[in-house]
Amino acid sequence: MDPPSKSWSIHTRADIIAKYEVLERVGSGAYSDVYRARRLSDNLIVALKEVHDYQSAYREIEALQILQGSPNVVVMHDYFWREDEDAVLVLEFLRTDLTSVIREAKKEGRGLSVGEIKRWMIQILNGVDACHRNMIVHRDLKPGNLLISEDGMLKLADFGQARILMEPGYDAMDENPQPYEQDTSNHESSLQNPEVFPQTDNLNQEGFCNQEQGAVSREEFFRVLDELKTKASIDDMDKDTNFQDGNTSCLATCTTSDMEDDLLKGSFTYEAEEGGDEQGGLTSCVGTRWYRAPELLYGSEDYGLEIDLWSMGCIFAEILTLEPLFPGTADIDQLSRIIDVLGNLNEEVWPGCSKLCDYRKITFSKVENPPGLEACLPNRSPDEVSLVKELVCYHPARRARAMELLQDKFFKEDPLPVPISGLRVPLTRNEPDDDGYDFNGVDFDSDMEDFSPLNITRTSTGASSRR
Ligand SMILES: Nc1ncnc2c1ncn2[C@@H]1O[C@H](COP(=O)(O)OP(=O)(O)OP(=O)(O)O)[C@@H](O)[C@H]1O
Repeated sequence: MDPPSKSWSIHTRADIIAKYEVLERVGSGAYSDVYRARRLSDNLIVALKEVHDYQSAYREIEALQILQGSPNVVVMHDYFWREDEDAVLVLEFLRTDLTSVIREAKKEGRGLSVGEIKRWMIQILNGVDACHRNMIVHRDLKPGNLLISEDGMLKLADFGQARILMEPGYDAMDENPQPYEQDTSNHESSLQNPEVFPQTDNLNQEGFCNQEQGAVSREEFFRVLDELKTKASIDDMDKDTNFQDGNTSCLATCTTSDMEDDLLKGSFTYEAEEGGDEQGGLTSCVGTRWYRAPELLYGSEDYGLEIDLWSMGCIFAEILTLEPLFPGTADIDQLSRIIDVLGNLNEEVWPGCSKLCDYRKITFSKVENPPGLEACLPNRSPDEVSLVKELVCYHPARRARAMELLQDKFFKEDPLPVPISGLRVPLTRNEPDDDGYDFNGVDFDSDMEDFSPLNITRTSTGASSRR
């Protein structure tokens, strides 16, 4: 962590400094800098997340407003957002994350007990269930975005890529409402979907409103956001990035790095921006490669909540083995690893898959007798393997929903989940440099000049391609 510095951009924000003492910078992501800070009024330690990208800020605030009250989603105490400045979200401060839990267990060579594993899984399922009940697709689930408090509460965080999916006629509240869901009955109308919006009265939304007037209405919130959105320049949306590893979020703006890394280069769909309106098409360039569902890897722009279920399955496998399930080094390698284990993706296993944008552009050699997920989960019980299988399967509609898995007998049988207080929580968050993962296991010929359809064959040292 950096020592306190007065040169951080957050120090130029008089409105923030008047209310918070910035203590240290604790992280930075593709779009943000995050600081630990003390709220002057009551000494509460918070995280100030300064988001440098308009759309990411919009999405995160929108999703977190809806999800406030869910115990397994990070709390947003407040936010600041003026037209000419980056948004700053005031979040509960969470000391560590699931990546650190996994790495520490691995480093100490002790693994996680089944009771611990079940408790971590239940908390993840609860968080994802809260999102999906509200038709929010997170789109970047990975261990590093599952933050953990010092007392073991796991919270979904980083909603910068989240989208609210609107399905006409879907009533998210109809199905087993949970106690934490907000009462929306007092709201007569909403700009988008009356069922899914929470009360916002308990949030003090600074920046859009005159402070003396109190919180803005939800309608006003979205009106001003829409105005800001219209003003956002193309330049802002087209920032170049240079991420190379599969553990890093793919950005909505990831036009460069993934394509350079990739055998097929231009044959995948990488959009700099997706339709602003909520009914618009979705970009396939979301999430973090290792956790990215096959439909995204094949360029789908018409996916659903199920992409989160795939990611969750990968995370569950990682909790069980302490190793990433499919640590692809590029998108083709990612697909290739999946196919090696699950077998070829074809109409038999997922009717309709051949309509995926890039399906016909990439042909993998036939994988005879794929070993299945059992091979990736050695020494794990049949129940544990079948739990992962319920999520990591090709056909999105066959992936079990979070609310279904919460009822799975696995969580009710011995050994029972440990109480949250029984979880071992690392004292700190591992820095990215501590990463013990091997990114060099797959060697690619990246010398592809044109993008005609490819036939990929996996070999013991990587992959070979043939036109
Ligand atoms: N509420 C929080 N409490 C403590 N630390 C946090 C909190 N939120 C974020 N962080 C830290 O800041 C880092 C960046 O935050 P976050 O992942 O939300 O930003 P991002 O720009 O959306 O990142 P990414 O590149 O992963 O999409 C995180 O890895 C984490 O270390």
